Amino acid sequence: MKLFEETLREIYPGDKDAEKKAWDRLNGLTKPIGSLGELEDIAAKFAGITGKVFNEIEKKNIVIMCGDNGVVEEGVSSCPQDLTYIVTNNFTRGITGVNVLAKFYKSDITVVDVGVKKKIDNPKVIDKRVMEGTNNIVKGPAMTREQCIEAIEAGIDIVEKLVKSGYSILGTGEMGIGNTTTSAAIISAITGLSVEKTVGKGSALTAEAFENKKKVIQKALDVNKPNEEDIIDVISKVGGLDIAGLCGAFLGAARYKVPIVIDGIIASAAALCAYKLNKNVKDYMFPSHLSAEPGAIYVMKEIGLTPMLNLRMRLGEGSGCPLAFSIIESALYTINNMGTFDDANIVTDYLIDYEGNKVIN
Ligand SMILES: O=C(O)c1ccc[n+]([C@@H]2O[C@H](COP(=O)([O-])O)[C@@H](O)[C@H]2O)c1
Ligand SMILES: Cc1cc2nc[nH]c2cc1C
Repeated sequence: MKLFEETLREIYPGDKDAEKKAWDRLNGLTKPIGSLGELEDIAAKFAGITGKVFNEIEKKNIVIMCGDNGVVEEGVSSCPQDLTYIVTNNFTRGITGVNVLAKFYKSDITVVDVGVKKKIDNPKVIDKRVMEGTNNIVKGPAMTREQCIEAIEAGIDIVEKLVKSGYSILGTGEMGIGNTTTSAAIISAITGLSVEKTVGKGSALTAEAFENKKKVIQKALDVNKPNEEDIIDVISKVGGLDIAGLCGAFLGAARYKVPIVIDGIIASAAALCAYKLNKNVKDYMFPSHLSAEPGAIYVMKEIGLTPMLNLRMRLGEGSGCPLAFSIIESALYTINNMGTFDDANIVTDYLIDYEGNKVIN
């Protein structure tokens, strides 16, 4: 509880002065104003996080929170529950989707057991087990408030250790059969949107099973009545340990001023929870791609973020993070290495931005 409360108190907005200096540099580079689009926004936002105009990424790490969800007994997933255990172990064998993308873009991964039902006996998986999978949310709360905070603190603790060992950007991923159900429940609970709008087919479902999934989520909301003003109430009643752990990772990244990338729908639901706990967290978040799950777009709107990519991806695991890292690194390399108008001997008294306003360099 102490770490959670202390972290919430120590999250500040990004450095607006450094961000402004980054925009001054971007506007002085040899190109039409704003012509590098989102790459410019990314470089400026990054400067706001570190407080420096010139940035390089030293080491990258994707934190993968793994946990089971009791609600799978309601038939909300086409996958068997023990896939959570199997895939969690497979992250340490280098054969999963996120492993291969992370290897290609030279990122490390951190695998965390925050509550996989069957105990994982693997030294490469960090043991932060809060419980043996959550309780079934149609029958009552997934976990207690204390268990929820324990999982959040696990996320904060892991981020603190990664920052201290020199990682300069983090990503978020997860593994947990049934977690597209808990994600939709959380998004509906917080935004007030109907389940019909936020629910998706997750790993894939038959038409019949999809109808059942909608009813299950609605029932979980009716039974638990989560209070949208109290995010710990929402996560502990209709969420999951993976979402709580990732929520902690977002809070930790903001506290330690490290950029953090949002992956798919589950990480998006966790990002929404962190944002509602402290709005400044937004200044440290970079959404990678727009998950194919329908709830994702509403989360992005609610936080006010624009994903870099739309590749119809819906794997989870943190698989979108390496792609985002490569775009962020491209943005930083550009602001660091392009020549200025002065370098290029170009007179700038005619420069206007896309809205038609004069820009003075
Ligand atoms: O992140 C996403 O956008 C995403 C969308 C669909 C499925 N997943 C992954 O698939 C699992 C959840 O699917 P389900 O159908 O069991 O809810 C879980 O392990 C996630 O990593 C992830
Ligand atoms: C193999 C497999 C890997 C996954 N990773 C995330 N969700 C998954 C679902 C399946 C089926």
